Formats: sequence, structure tokens, C-alpha cells
Amino acid sequence: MAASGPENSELVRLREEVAEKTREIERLKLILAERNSTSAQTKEATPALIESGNIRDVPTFQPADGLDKPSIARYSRQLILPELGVKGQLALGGTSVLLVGAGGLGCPAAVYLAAAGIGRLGLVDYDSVELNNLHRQVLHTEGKVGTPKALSAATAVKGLNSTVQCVPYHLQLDSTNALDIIKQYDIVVDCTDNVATRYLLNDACVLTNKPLVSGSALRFEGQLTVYNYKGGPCYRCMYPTPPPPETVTNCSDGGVLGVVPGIIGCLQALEVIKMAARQEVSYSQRLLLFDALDGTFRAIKLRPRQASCAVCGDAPTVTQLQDYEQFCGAKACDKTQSLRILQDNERISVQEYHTVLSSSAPHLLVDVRQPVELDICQLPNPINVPISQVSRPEQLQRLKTAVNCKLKQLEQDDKKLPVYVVCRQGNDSQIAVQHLKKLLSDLPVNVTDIRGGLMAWARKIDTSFPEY
Ligand SMILES: Nc1ncnc2c1ncn2[C@@H]1O[C@H](COP(=O)(O)OP(=O)(O)OP(=O)(O)O)[C@@H](O)[C@H]1O
Ligand SMILES: [Zn+2]
Repeated sequence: MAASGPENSELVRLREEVAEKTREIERLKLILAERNSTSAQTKEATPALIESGNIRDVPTFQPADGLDKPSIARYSRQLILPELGVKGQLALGGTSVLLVGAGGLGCPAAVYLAAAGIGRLGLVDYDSVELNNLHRQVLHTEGKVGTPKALSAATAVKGLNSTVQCVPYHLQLDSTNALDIIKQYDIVVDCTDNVATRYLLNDACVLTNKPLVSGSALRFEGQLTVYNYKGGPCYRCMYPTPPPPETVTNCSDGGVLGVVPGIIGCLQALEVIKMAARQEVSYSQRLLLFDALDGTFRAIKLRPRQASCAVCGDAPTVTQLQDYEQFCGAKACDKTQSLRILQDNERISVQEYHTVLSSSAPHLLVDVRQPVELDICQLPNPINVPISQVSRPEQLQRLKTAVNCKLKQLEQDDKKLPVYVVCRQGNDSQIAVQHLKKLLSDLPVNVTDIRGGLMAWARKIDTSFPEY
């Protein structure tokens, strides 16, 4: 049943009152929301000032020719070093550095120079990233295998410090381009791995009057020195003539522990930073020798600039860049060159050796690599006689015993036992064949080289065979 007359009108009045109150609440909510948003905007603009209750509308910090606020935040931990300070930091930012070689030395050097705030960083490298680089060339990543090292390093450096002007050069530095590029920089860092490029960089730096921060690393040893700095010696003052090419070992043949170039590369960056920040450098006319096995650092004094030096001496004969590959008798890259020492009839191909193996024909396989390399990979049943030990009486005795044992397996009408010699790339094996032909001349053997060695085997016969 419906409500009676007076009760009904009371209900209507109450409803109107509730509606009015609801409208009032909505209005107040709107006012509150508006106030909140204004206060949030004010907070965003000047959070610190409002919280401290100390509002000023005039900026108190003017960078002028000093460091801007982001730079102060980024470099704060080194800015408070009295030896560096704002002055030193500004000097770093005003310095340009050309780093040649974005490999084992170049990666750590680049990373610390960029992090420290060097103004402009040129990165030169002609090569591309390979998987076997990653254990020490720490700016490159798995995803960059196959990418030019200069670009890969520049991308990594930019990611670390986008304020550094980074210039990648994907090219081989040589006599035709070195002066033009080097002229554009204040300091040059030699992070390369071959003698021809060392002479090239040295001469180019002397001719353009640039300091050269030089590093090297091999196996467990590293070296560092600074050439052509404030009247100090240059590389030619130390080494007027290049070493015989066969005495120079590279990382792919000799090996290197990644942390060794890491340490030397960092020290190269340190010398550059000191030089740029107008501090005394430590290794001009001094050579640092680092022995990672002993964990020792030694510094020796080098002879001073030589008046007779061909490039920085009193009467220089080198007044322009020359052909450094010809001068050194070696390529300006450390890629192992294929030697051709033996005649064709003293060598067989990996395909021919594959046939020998498949037919189980009696033969002896001599692997002349280091024992540590046989642990990595080997062909079936080799006798290991390292190239450095072929002439040792005990090794020769082992070899002769193995030959005599195999000779017994020969058929009556087989005249000579085939002895095949293998190494990693087919260079050492040729030298070993020459030695073994003489050393085993009293036995009925036919000593033959396996052309291209195990790397040719990996590429042409068995792609599952490791390359290293
Ligand atoms: N003349 C040159 N111009 C440009 N880059 C050079 C020159 N000479 C050497 N390099 C570069 O210097 C770097 C030296 O670094 P490192 O010896 O660690 O590397 P790698 O040659 O890749 O090593 P590996 O000997 O194991 O193959 C290499 O990346 C090489 O390409
Ligand atoms: Zn000199």
C-alpha cells in the first residue's frame, strides 16, 4: 500500500535535502582536486625549495664556462680529488684522443677514457669482432660478432657516456691516411699488435708532434711506455731497426690471458688522463714491465732521445711516412701468414689425409703443436713432438721407436713408411718436415706435410672440429 499525504511530502523534502548535500560534496571534491593538482605542479617544478620552505625564484647555479649540473653529478667522485678538480675535469673534456686498435688493449683503454670524460675519442680498427676476441676485448659482445670492432666499440662507449664525442674509423691505419687522422687529435694511444703499425704510429706522432702512449701484452706479460713526450725518446730511439719477423709472436700463436691486456690498457688510459689533466705522466722515458705470473710490476729507465734517431734526431732522415710493411718485412696486421717452404710433392692436402685415415693405411702422424694444444683437439693417434723439441735426443728416440713399431705393420712390398706432419695452420709443420727429413734419414720413411693443418681440416673435412 502507498504512503499517506503528509508522510509523502516529508519524504520529498528529505530527498531534496540529500540531493543538495550530494551536490555540495561533489563541488567540494572538485575544489579539492583542483587544489591538489596545482600543488603537485608547484612541487614538480621546485621540489627541494618547497620542502625546505625556502623558495627563491632566481637560479643560484650558473655553469658559465664551468661544468654543468649533470657533469658535476657524473664526475663527482673524481671531481673532489684535489689533483683533478673542476679544472682537470674541464681539461679532460677539452682533450681529444686517438685510440688505434679496439682489441685487448683498446677496449679497456677506451672504456676508462670515456667514463672519465675525455672530450673526443677516435677509435681505429680495420677488423671485425670474432668469438675468440671476447675473452679480453671486453667492449664487444656476443651479438657483435661479425661487426666492425670500431663500430662495436663506439656503440659500447656511447652507451656508457653519451657526452663523449666518439668517432669510429673502420679502416687500416697506414702511410696514406695516418697523418691526416692523427693531426685531428691531441694524444695517440697505440693498442695495436704488430711492429709495422708501431713504427708507422711512432713516425706519424713525431712528424705531427703528438705524444704516443704505447702498450703491449702477450701470454702473461705486459709493457707500457710513453714516447715522444716533452723531449723524451721515441720508439725508433729505442729500436732503430725492426726485429726479424720470425722472432715476433702474436696472441693467436703465443696466447694471452685476457686480464693482462686489461691491466695494461687501463694503465694506458691512466697515462692519458694524467697527461690531459696536466699532471706528471709516469712512463715517459720509463718502461713498465708487468709479470702476471709473479704479480710484479717493474719499471726501468730508458735511454733518452737519441741525437742519431732517424726520425726525432738532430738530422732526421725520415721526414715523411714510408712503407712500413717493407721496412719491417712483415704485414701491418698480426694475422698469421701462410708460409710456403716445401715443394708440392712434399705436401698432401687434408682431403688426401682423410683418404689415408679412412683406408687405415699404415702411417705415422706427428703433431708438432704444444701438448696444451693437443688437449684442445687432435686427429686420431698422433705422436706429439713439439716443434721446439724436434731435435732433442729423447724426442728423437721416441719418434724412432714409433717409426720402427709402425714399420713392422708394413707389407713386404711397401718400401717406405709414410710419416705425416701436422700443426695448427700448416706453417710449423713445414719447418718440422725439413728437420725430420734429416733427423730420420737413416730410416725408411717418407716425411710429408699436411697442407693447412688442423684449421684446414676443420674447414674442409670436419666442420665439427674446433678452430682456435
Ligand atoms: N694498422 C692498423 N690499423 C687499424 N687497426 C689495427 C692496425 N694494426 C692492428 N690493428 C688492430 O689492433 C687490434 C689489436 O688487438 P688484439 O691483438 O687484441 O686483437 P686481434 O688482432 O683481434 O687478436 P688475435 O691476435 O687473437 O687475432 C686488432 O683489433 C687489430 O685489428
Ligand atoms: Zn727517436
